Amino acid sequence: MHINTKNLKAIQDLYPDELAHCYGCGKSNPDGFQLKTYLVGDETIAYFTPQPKYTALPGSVYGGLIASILDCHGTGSAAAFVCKNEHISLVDATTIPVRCVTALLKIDFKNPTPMGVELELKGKLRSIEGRKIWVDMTLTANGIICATGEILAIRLKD
Ligand SMILES: CCCCCCCCCC(=O)SCCNC(=O)CCNC(=O)[C@H](O)C(C)(C)COP(=O)(O)OP(=O)(O)OC[C@H]1O[C@@H](n2cnc3c(N)ncnc32)[C@H](O)[C@@H]1OP(=O)(O)O
Repeated sequence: MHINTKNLKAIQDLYPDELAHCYGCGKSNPDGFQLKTYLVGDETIAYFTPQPKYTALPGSVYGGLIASILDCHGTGSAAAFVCKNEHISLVDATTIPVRCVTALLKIDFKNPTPMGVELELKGKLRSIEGRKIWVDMTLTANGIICATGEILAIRLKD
């Protein structure tokens, strides 16, 4: 079920302007993917429909693209979960006070990811250990899990 994100704030849209150029998720990068991650209850969600130029085998999506969007969904999710954990409200926020970068990213490609359909990315917090945030992710197409991911994001020091 596609969650209506119309009235939700994307985590990446809360990154300060000077940090909003990431190729995967920066709102200020017109050539990038501009992935948007939303915190919904205890999990995060993002939707993305790849363009045909990101084809691997005919009809399926290139694995690097899958890794790329899970990378950005993972760091966005990590920042969201830290805020939730520290009771930092994002409802009226204009910027997010937490910056997380990827230290480690693992992707398991379980099934070919079909081209031409909307992909659903989900994230769940596994643990927060000091500056280390572990997030488990799934990427689903047509109700089938095509990839799972795990990320270790590191919260940058102020
Ligand atoms: C507003 C923010 C906007 C963010 C933009 C979106 C990001 C999109 C996603 C990305 O593509 S980010 C780009 C790719 N990632 C990088 O370029 C990160 C490169 N690596 C680094 O800059 C540093 O290695 C890093 C900041 C991740 C960590 O350096 P630190 O000096 O801050 O921490 P340190 O090395 O002390 O590690 C902290 C803890 O993490 C652990 N750690 C670090 N890297 C690890 C690793 N690879 N595997 C396992 N553990 C790791 C490390 O052992 C340690 O554990 P303990 O606290 O238990 O001792």
